[in-house]
Amino acid sequence: MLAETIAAIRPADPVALAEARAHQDRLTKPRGSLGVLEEVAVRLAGAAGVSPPPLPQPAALAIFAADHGVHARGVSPWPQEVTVQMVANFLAGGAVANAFAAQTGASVTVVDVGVAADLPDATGLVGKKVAYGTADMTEGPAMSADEVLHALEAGIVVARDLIAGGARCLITGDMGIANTTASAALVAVFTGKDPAGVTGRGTGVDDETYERKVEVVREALRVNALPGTGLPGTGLPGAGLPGTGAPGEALRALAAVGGLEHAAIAGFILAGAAARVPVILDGVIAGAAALAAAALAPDSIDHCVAGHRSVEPGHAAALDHLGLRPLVDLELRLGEGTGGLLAHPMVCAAVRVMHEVATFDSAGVTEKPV
Ligand SMILES: O=C(O)c1ccc[n+]([C@@H]2O[C@H](COP(=O)([O-])O)[C@@H](O)[C@H]2O)c1
Ligand SMILES: Cc1cc2nc[nH]c2cc1C
Repeated sequence: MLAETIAAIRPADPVALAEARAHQDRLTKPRGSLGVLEEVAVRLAGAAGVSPPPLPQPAALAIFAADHGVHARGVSPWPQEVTVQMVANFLAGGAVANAFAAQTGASVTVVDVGVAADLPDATGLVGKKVAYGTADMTEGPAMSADEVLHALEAGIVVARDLIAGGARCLITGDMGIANTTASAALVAVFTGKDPAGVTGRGTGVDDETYERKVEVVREALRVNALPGTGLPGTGLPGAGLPGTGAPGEALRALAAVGGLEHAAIAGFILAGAAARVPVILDGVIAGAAALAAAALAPDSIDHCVAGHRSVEPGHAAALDHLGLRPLVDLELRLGEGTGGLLAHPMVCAAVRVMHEVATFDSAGVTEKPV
């Protein structure tokens, strides 16, 4: 399923990109006056392969929940049970993600891809549990080859189902206590940056815990023989995993220091891209997952929009590496998809301009003399 999804991904269509740019310049506004929003609309045209692109609505948020063995190393101030408790909160409609989703009219799908507890029978939960959390990445790979593939496929299936149900925009969401540590490790591996520059305070750790967190990330890279010199191109063998060269290395890195939700989000991104449905990325967890998706299928990023920039330093590093510009920068550090949800109305507005704004010709407005 992963290979088939990757094979279906096409890069941005150059004709649609050119048509969208030309169309922007005919609309009744000074050229370039919508700034980054013009780029967003053009990007979506390239991704869809048609100009103007379809309106990116209805939107569907998927929150992938999972736990992390590295939590045992004291990298988060919160107990692991908060993951399962927040899953219940999402299902009850009580989280910030639910409020923001209601604001932009997005559906909310909650997916258990690896929570370290059995969830009470709750209506609406999508059960795709691959494992009861990952193993501690400072003792060896966080996931087996099978686990990482199953988690990727879980994300693919969720995206396909949402699209089959009518979604025309996907928004990534995550929940997993300690997942900013795994995110930092992934960002370090894929960007080649030093762990100290890409590790943040997550839910809010004190100085002492922060120092430990950086050391834990270093240890995980060392134990898993991931030198952090950037991927693809580290020359690491993708032992036991399908694919040779860069994709095999990416899968090995994802299995070694990623989380089940990172893998699922990577699959979700790939499946959105394969179906030419735009994906709005949330914070550092999505950024880390997008680095893995990019290593597996570089063209998948043409179908992504960076919803926001989180406070986590690894997020900016990931976005820089991917060449993505975040739309919202409000010092958020919540996750759940909240930053992606806030950006959704902006992405819709950018595309709506292409459909509804009059041209200089049609409105009889005089163009600026050349
Ligand atoms: O999205 C972000 O950039 C982000 C930044 C900091 C924290 N989080 C959320 O907080 C949790 C992880 O934080 P921590 O400190 O336990 O690693 C997890 O549930 C994430 O959704 C998310
Ligand atoms: C309360 C709480 C809510 C969250 N939502 C996403 N990550 C979270 C972490 C905590 C601790």
